[in-house]
Amino acid sequence: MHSGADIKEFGGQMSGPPLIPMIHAIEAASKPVVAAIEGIALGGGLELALGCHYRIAHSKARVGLPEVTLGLLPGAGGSQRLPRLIGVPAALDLITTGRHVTAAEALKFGLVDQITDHNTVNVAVKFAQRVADQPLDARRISTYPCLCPSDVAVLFEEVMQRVRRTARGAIAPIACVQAVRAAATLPYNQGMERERELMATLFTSGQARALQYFFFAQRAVGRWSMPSGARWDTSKPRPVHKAAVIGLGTMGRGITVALAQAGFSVVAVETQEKQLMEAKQAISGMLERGAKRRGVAPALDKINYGRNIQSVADVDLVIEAVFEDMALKKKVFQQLSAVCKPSTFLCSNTSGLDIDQLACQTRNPELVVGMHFFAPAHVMKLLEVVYGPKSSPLAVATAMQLGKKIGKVSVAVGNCRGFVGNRMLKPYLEQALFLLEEGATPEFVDQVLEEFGFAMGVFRMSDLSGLDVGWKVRMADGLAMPDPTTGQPTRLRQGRRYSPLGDLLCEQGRFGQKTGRGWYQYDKPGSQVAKPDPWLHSFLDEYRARHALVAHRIDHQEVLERCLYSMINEGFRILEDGIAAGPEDIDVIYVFGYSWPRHHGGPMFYAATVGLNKVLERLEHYYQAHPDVPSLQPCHLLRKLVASGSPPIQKWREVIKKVRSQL
Ligand SMILES: CCC[C@H](O)CC(=O)SCCNC(=O)CCNC(=O)[C@H](O)C(C)(C)COP(=O)([O-])OP(=O)([O-])OC[C@H]1O[C@@H](n2cnc3c(N)ncnc32)[C@H](O)[C@@H]1OP(=O)([O-])[O-]
Repeated sequence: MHSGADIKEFGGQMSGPPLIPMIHAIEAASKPVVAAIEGIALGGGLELALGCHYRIAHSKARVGLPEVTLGLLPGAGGSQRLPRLIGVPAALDLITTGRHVTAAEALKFGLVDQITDHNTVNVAVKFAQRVADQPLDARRISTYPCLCPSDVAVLFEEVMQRVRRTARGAIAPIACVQAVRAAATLPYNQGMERERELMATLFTSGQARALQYFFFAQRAVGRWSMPSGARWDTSKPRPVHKAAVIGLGTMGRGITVALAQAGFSVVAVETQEKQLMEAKQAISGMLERGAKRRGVAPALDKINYGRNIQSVADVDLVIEAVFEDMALKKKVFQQLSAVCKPSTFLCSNTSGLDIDQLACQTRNPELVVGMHFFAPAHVMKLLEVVYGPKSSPLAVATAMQLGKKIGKVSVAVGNCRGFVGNRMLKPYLEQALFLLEEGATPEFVDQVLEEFGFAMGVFRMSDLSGLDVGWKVRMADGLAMPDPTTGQPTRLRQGRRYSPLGDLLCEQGRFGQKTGRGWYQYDKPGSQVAKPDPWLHSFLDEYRARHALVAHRIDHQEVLERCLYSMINEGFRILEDGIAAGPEDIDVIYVFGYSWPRHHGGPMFYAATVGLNKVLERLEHYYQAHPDVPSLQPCHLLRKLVASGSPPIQKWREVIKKVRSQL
């Protein structure tokens, strides 16, 4: 088993003998060297194997060159040998995606010479004895010509365009293509020199730092803790065999699919007959498509459908996914508490409502937690596990383990409005609206955010998820109402600036993609191609005129700083409040749930990269300009961190602890 270089060493001094001369020495050896690949050979591990004359892999082994996911390229000859061994197109695929491949796939590519179900080392030794007398000249990969389709230039041009589109500003995938192009067009020694130059640039880049931080952050969130002191290593989960999902709208369907695909028996309940029939059909379709992709049988028989909540009596865990309405959810929790066995965990998929209020409806509030999935729930990797003041460590541990079993990256967070993800989204969305009021267009704001690396800008994202969702919440909160004295939309709520722009669009029936109109226009309802809408531009002009707002030129920097720094400021408040245990939790939530570009590490890591003093100074500047926007007021923890000399992100927890102990 070889998982490549020690990623922790990348920031400092690398230990051990240099890899490249060692690989060259192995390749140049006059005796045959056979690599026996048990378990995994990734990164430098596979590069070492590529220096050998033969490769034997166990059938359960996995191999790959995942350096790109760490902001690097295979810098020990991998970018030069792999294309020579398996051809340029296959090598480009493996090196630019970093994906791990099974032994069977590796054999198909010609990456390994043989696979075995037996002891790999024994098989490799026998293999070596068999080939001991054979000449080695034809086994040294660095001497191979690079197999390439005839029109290399066209191939690389196409690949480069595709990679640039999907990289969203990440530099490593581009450098990977350049390194493979060197293999295809230059002699081996010159190709190695190019690999070295490209690696040198990547190695010291901020993106590599961010991606390597994120590698460990993803793993750190599994080691959760609660302010009570409960922790992952002292809290045992209870096994879950049978689960139930209540409410088969979009979220409930996705959750049912995720559970069934992971092998859980699921009772899926929907009280409306028509909805139930539609959901059954949709769920079966999703399962069939997923199974076809993975080449397995669809898990249709794992699900029992029903209209009656009584049918969940014997399940171990329920996930409620009814409409986002507190009164309705409370009723469901009362029913569940009466129907289920006393040990059943009762979870809610609410995206921001108070978990404690739901827990209070039940006999065993300690068994209630939030399980906040992200749409589409069978695809999106993120799960926020939300503990309320009464949730037991047992319930948190069980929900976290269930999340892991269904392939989610689960993050334990505290209970507050919007939890972590949606709470931080609020100031971000708010700033985007204020920017429109002050003169920006949705196209410009989105362009800046997409250039930063988000998959979608804030307005395209709102159009996709539906403007009516937030509108209903604001109506329930008494926000989306005109001034009762004038009947006009007001721009202040309880002394704070408020933008009614989203409400005004909803009043016009502009709910986004589904209605064919939102912040953009679409050819027809449901279409995904967003086009600038002249109606919206004149609507914004009229709105500004009505409210005596003078449009000014808003530049790239202002969009980025106001949207991102207000979100980051909320992140610091979340840390101060103890809602997230550390910055890694926030960053993992943002990368997996909100398409934050991974090569910027997550919002909190990004703040550290920009410099906390700069973030503080810019927030102070914007708050001075907009004193009626409290989300721009720098929070105490940010000030404290700056006053403590802006320690590296790994040290923030100590400062957070101090700040919290003083509260
Ligand atoms: C000149 C150089 C050229 C070369 O091209 C550069 C490279 O090789 S670049 C390298 C290319 N290689 C890669 O990118 C491989 C990255 N690694 C992986 O993909 C997965 O960890 C692996 C598949 C190996 C195991 O998955 P799994 O079974 O689900 O287990 P898990 O993931 O939970 O890990 C268990 C523990 O091991 C830790 N750890 C693991 N690997 C490394 C490492 N390389 N380093 C340090 N630590 C590492 C991990 O943090 C965790 O620690 P903790 O304290 O328990 O949280």
